Amino acid sequence: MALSVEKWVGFGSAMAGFGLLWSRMPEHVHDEARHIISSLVPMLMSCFNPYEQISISEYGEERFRRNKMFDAVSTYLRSTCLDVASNLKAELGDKSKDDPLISLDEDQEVVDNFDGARMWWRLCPKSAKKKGATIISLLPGDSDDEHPRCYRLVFHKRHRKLVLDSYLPRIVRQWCEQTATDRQRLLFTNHSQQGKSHWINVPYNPPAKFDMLAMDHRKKVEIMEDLMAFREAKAYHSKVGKAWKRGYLLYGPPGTGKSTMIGAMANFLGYDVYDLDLTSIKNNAELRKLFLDTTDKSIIVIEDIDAIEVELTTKRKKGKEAATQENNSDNHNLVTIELSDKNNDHGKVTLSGLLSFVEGLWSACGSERIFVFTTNHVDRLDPALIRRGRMDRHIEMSYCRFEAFKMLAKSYLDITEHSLFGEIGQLLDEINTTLADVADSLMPRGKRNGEMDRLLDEMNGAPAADLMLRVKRRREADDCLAGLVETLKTKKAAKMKSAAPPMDSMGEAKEE
Ligand SMILES: Nc1ncnc2c1ncn2[C@@H]1O[C@H](COP(=O)(O)OP(=O)(O)OP(=O)(O)O)[C@@H](O)[C@H]1O
Repeated sequence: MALSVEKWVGFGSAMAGFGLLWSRMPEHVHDEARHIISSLVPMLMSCFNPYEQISISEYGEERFRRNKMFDAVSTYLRSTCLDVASNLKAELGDKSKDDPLISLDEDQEVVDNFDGARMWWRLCPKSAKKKGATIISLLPGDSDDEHPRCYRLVFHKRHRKLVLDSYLPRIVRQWCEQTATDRQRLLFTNHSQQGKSHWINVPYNPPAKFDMLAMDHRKKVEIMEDLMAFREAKAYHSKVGKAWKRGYLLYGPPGTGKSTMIGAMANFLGYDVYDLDLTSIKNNAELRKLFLDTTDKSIIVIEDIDAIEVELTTKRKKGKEAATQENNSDNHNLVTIELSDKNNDHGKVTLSGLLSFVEGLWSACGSERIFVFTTNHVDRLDPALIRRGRMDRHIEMSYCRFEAFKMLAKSYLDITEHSLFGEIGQLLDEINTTLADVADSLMPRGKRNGEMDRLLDEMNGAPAADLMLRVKRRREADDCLAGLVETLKTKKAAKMKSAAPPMDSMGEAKEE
């Protein structure tokens, strides 16, 4: 079948040459006949050649620029057609620790079936463009005397619409999804240099995942569903005319997992994270520039939002005082302050400057962005900041209770039950302890395990080593949990002491 396709393509080309010949016939041939024949040739050609072909070159029109469609096809064929190919080649990927990258070798033809249509693919090697002096090239794709490699797709012409409307777009879509998953995520932070702010980035691989996040299970599932719905909601946002963005407010005491949650969100969505440090930004204009420099599919984090709140509150207070002196109405005063904030590009960053990106005119620049604001003091925030529409979800990160503790015990110590669990559960109900503190207590410190470690090394995988390892883990769990109980009891005693009424010199409780 492969040969016959090639023959058809060759035959079509011969017919095209023939047509060209006829069109250049000498003048003495009757004009009318020439006209009829030359119009017949293309018709005949298309009757005889029922196949069409598309070439996808490795480099685009612009020299040096790689054609991403070529990469998309390579990825697609690698995932669908390798099993049926006999000529393959292996390379080492960019990350040399990866397995070898297997792909089709040049001139290997493969057949793909799509929606009942057969597609013939072949990777055509570089081919000479013209003969003459050899041009030495140092850059890939930089050669005037060669056509770059290309994929050639041959299909029956009745499938043309299917190929253009469904088959090729699907290949591109799959490639985009794949590259989004494989891509190294980045953590950006703003940096000020010679009075100008810009983003700098580092590779970002947060260890946190939702399944290891210790929090109420129902709440966790709700957040994951919300994120998933957001990611899929492009069409919805354009239908209702809303900017494709979402605001989250994470609040709770220090060490309750707000940063951990942001890492889990980034992992879950595969987004980059922009950690915005407001203290190093001079004014709203600079803030605007930084926002415009963020990319789509990103999480923009503004930590400790209460700090900027304090600034605004002070401004408002001053404004109110001035207004009282001038006997102005409160409402009028507030409007004036809002406006002056909005227009204040020369002074400091203002809350209204910030909000214009979350909700105002500028929020429409860019899409698929999640804003995460965090605070340890939700009660200090201006209700205007956290009203719905600005912050779509408010998530409370609370102290560690028994359910969250069990999750931590599972991930840190790999245990689901222990004789101390009951006591720990009771103590956690009575005392507010952060997850960070509990997590810290559950880190094995290997107090009693020195000798066991040595023995395990010596056993070097012998059958009894397995048993020894389990004993070692059990001991670690015992130590950690006993340590946690001790810490919680100390905290409880301190709490009771501070709550008890002061004593007089006789040890009796003093009357207030
Ligand atoms: N929900 C959680 N699940 C698992 N581990 C947690 C959780 N919360 C906190 N931890 C542990 O506590 C450490 C500190 O938590 P994290 O930095 O996320 O708290 P935070 O609320 O952001 O604190 P801060 O307000 O001080 O920035 C984490 O590195 C992690 O080990």
